[in-house]
Amino acid sequence: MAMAHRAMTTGDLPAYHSTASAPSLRSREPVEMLERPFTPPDGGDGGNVKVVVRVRKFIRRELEKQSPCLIEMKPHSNETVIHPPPLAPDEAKNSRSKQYEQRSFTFDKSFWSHDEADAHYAQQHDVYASFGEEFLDHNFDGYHTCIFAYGQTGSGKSYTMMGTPDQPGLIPRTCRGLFERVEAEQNSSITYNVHVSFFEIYNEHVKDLLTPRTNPPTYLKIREHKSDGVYVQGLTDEPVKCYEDIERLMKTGDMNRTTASTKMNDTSSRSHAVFTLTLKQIQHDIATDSTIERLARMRLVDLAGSERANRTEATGQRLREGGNINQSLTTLGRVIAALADPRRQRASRLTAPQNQSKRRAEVVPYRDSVLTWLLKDSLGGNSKTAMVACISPTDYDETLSTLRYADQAKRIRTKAHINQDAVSAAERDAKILEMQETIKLLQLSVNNATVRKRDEADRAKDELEDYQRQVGLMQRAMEESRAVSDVKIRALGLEVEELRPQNLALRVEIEALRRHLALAVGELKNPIVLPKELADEGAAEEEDEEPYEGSDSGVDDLFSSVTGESEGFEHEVWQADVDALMKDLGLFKRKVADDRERFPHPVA
Ligand SMILES: Nc1ncnc2c1ncn2[C@@H]1O[C@H](COP(=O)(O)OP(=O)(O)OP(=O)(O)O)[C@@H](O)[C@H]1O
Repeated sequence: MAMAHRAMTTGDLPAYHSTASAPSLRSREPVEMLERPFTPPDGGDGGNVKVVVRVRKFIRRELEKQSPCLIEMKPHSNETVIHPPPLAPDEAKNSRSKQYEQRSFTFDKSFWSHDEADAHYAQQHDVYASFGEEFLDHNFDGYHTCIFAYGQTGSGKSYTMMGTPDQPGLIPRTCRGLFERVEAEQNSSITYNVHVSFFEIYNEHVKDLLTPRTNPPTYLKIREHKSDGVYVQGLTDEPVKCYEDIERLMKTGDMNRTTASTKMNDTSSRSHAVFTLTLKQIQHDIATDSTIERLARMRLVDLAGSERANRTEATGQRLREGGNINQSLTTLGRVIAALADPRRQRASRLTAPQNQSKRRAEVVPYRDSVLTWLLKDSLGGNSKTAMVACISPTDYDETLSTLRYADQAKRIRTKAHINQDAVSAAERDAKILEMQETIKLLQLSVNNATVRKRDEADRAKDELEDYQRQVGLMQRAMEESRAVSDVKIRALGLEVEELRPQNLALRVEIEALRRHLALAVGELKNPIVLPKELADEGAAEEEDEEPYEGSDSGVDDLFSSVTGESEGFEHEVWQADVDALMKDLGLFKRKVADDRERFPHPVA
């Protein structure tokens, strides 16, 4: 699967790798951030696979046959009980006929979606509210997650995962929830990049569900990169900006999904569908011009029906498909069994080289099927994972088999990590430069390859694909860089908005000072001349008063200059005062003009 990856070794910059799956994506150190701070990464969250079970209502076939409901769920203890089916009269008489027994299992949650009239009936939103929301929280915290639906054909997997237009399932609800959160954070310093991919595994082949079908079909290769992990080469990874974008892609993917009719379910899906959302959060810190990046991948998987091929009465091509589908499911079963094995879990706790030989004996057969190889990380690695076991209310054997499968999956422990990196602006630029260099080299090599001999054609093709992938990665890195610049612009805009009221207050103050100054200058230029009698009165009063020792001769001079009484009218002093005031006024004017330029008034 194509995802944003990084491998950087630039001069004296610290060398580190960032991949969607490698624990090295964890931040080198926790960084204090603005606004809503990202919590510092932990040392890895070892948790068990969450397992929930959901029983659906009767479908037409079961109603027609008047099949009884064999399932009972105890809402308070989350217990699911399967009862033996009533025996037909001839079976009851035959002592050698198959014996059924009542079995009870406890899961993280048991969803009773059988009888709408029941008080404990679980609607689509109850399923999402119970753990879909929690998984979205994990994604925003930087964890990869995976939810997969397992069960026989017609048990309600697609209904639970995709749902219907009226009753949307986990996938549309998760997508909507994601964008609701992103939109609520629009003005923050965080940039969100969301990408969607949708592929199916059909007959052990991978097909892109977001590209038009071709004849013959185009199958994509699976490759493993030492730092990027397992990915589907050339898979469309479409950027999306809103829920409606995803809705469009879901429709395209659903239309392209391979469906074929079997006896058990007319619209039975014979393929495993993997819907992946990649959420990248980039938080920019203006003060240090650095970013913290978090990457979370959400895998939402609708598996093909788990029933045995003979039950479907499939023949020929269908049987072969069934075998291949079962190859993936059988391998999934073996992988789950290996991961859930307590001996393996003990071995993984031992230290090397003590555990090497034991480990070798406990190899998990991920590579034995396309499904398990691609879901390797989701099943036993860096992911928080949930399994929804969908069951029919009537089919004892298949339902018991699903419940056993689910019971085993409960014991799997994964090691989820927060996928977070701190990147400075210089590192970001260096990364883009390094990518440009790699692309140049690859371009050269691809050009040379075209003139090489035919036997090298395969290598040339690989190089070309590598080149295309690198170009894609660089385009994404540049998009992210642009997004960070947008955040910077947004933050500066916010700062300008914050300063605007201060600017306004300052201008009012300057205006008041300017008026005050104009009055003072006007007074000095046109002094008030008192009539002679009044001036004499004033002089007499002054004589009667006690002499004031500290009297300021400057003030006296100014008074006498204003009244025009003094004979020694000192023109120079007056002129100097006016000059100083005019200079101040000039300074104020310049400051006002400068502030206007820096904080332009908003255009109405
Ligand atoms: N919880 C539910 N409430 C109401 N109807 C349901 C529920 N679960 C399943 N159904 C109905 O049961 C039928 C079979 O369900 P669905 O197609 O989801 O099964 P499936 O397991 O995905 O089958 P397949 O393996 O063929 O993909 C559908 O008509 C669906 O609408």
